[in-house]
Amino acid sequence: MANTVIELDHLAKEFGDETVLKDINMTLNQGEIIGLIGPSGAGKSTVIKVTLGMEVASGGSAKVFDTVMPNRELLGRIGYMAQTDALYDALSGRENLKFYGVMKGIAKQDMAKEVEHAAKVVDLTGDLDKRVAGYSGGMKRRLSLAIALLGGPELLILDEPTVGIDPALRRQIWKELGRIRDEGRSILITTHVMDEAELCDRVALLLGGKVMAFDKPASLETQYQVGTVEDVFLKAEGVES
Ligand SMILES: Nc1ncnc2c1ncn2[C@@H]1O[C@H](COP(=O)(O)OP(=O)(O)OP(=O)(O)O)[C@@H](O)[C@H]1O
Repeated sequence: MANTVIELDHLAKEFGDETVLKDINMTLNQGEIIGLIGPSGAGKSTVIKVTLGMEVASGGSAKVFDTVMPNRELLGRIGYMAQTDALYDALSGRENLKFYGVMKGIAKQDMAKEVEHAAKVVDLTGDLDKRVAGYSGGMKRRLSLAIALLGGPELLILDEPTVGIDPALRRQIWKELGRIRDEGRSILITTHVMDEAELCDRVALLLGGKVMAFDKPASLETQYQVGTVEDVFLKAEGVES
């Protein structure tokens, strides 16, 4: 039996009178990439925030590494990339990476290698010494992703990591995500790009506060009798394609 890295059990979340998550049941196993898809406002970021303990669940539970969240110590084992970049504009890309590297407890002697590797994956090597204030939106996303990758965390939680990133680099990033998965590390990723959903081991479709479908892309396509995850998404939403 595979090791369970994330276990969401009857998870619910309300904001005031708005029920965003009604009943979320989902698991992420070790060495697996799970894609979380759903229309804008479906609650994908909320699932991530409750999983990380940044928001308190209204019902049910979120366990990471068999521990009920929130749990501060576990955060060191998780690389998180939020939807909004949390970068220091006045510092260079390299200084941002080093700052977060220190926060993650990366040893001094490993820092340069870690920074170099993470920057290479997102193609920022040549821009590392420029101030982040001068970065484009896409470059900031890439730097945020590099920060999440630092230190080789066992679990990566990435909220729309490839927004504003061109197709060639997106392919390179997915190659790296595949390599990370093949090393036995685990990834939870949200995306609006359906081509990326096809690259996940399993896809969870979030709709109406529930996980409407959760399976391998090919199995979902068979169940919904369509040819792509995009068509699964449209059919589940009740849109005629
Ligand atoms: N802190 C908050 N306070 C009040 N409402 C919130 C809060 N965070 C999220 N919401 C609401 O929860 C709903 C789901 O938001 P969420 O950001 O999780 O959706 P999403 O699926 O990630 O959307 P997108 O694809 O557009 O990023 C939205 O209606 C949003 O307004």
